[in-house]
Amino acid sequence: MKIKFTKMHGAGNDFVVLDAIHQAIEFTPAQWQLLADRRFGVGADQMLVIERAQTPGVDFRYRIFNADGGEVEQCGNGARAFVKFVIDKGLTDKRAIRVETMSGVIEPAMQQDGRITVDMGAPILAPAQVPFDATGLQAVAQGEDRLWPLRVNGKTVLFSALSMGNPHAVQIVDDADAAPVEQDGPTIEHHVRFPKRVNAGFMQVIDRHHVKLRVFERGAGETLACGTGACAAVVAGIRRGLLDSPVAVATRGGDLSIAWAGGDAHVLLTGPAVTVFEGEIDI
Ligand SMILES: N[C@H](CCC[C@H](N)C(=O)O)C(=O)O
Repeated sequence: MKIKFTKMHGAGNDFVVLDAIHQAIEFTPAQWQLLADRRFGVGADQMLVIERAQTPGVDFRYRIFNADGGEVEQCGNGARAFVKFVIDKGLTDKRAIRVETMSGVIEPAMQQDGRITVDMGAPILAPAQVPFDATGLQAVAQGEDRLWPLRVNGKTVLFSALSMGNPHAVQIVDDADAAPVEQDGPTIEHHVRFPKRVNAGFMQVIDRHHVKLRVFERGAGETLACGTGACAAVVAGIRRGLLDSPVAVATRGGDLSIAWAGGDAHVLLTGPAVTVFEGEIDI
């Protein structure tokens, strides 16, 4: 079946974007994996599927599939690509767009300078809702946060565990560039205490308003940027008493900005979205 796609990225986190309003999109996990394959397919970290919303007062629905073919709840960089896509394709004349995802409705908005700010909702901090199994673990308090000691490849690492609709495990490292992302990322992703697996963040604090972040993503491996990962890392850093909002997050693929007022305030993610090329593929 021939389908049209748009290749996009948000700070280097790259996507195959599919308009499911004007074409039928229902693929098996194997077909999603093929689309994501950087040699046999188009190549992407995630695939984004754009549909009309089912819910009154909401403009669109967007579904997210990781490179491993699994459907997931949320994607921060993807939300920015979504906004640029629907505006550029003339699917809406709005600039602030309510869109439903598996984890609820978020509201991205195109700014005058072309950057896009996404209201990502409030962070989810209760371990059981991440989900994270804290049974029998003794948390280490740091500021408002509770750090969980987990064994990773022969060492004990202290993690913040939280959700932005999708699960994140955030650790502080002295040097993000030297962090054991490739060695420890897969072990953390599949850690038994994260029943839905987890995105593994490695955050270096530069100062109270700047961090460097690398993320080994669930279902995709290390990406050049992770929007929800940046949100989770900044929330963890603020709760630990290490950061003050807003925070500039330097990722390998570009810069993101995160603002969060604490408590049950919503997390605001701001960053770029770029269209790289349009294409068609027989799949
Ligand atoms: N790998 C993530 C989904 C994509 C998130 C990331 N690309 C972002 O920008 O938030 C997960 O399995 O939860």
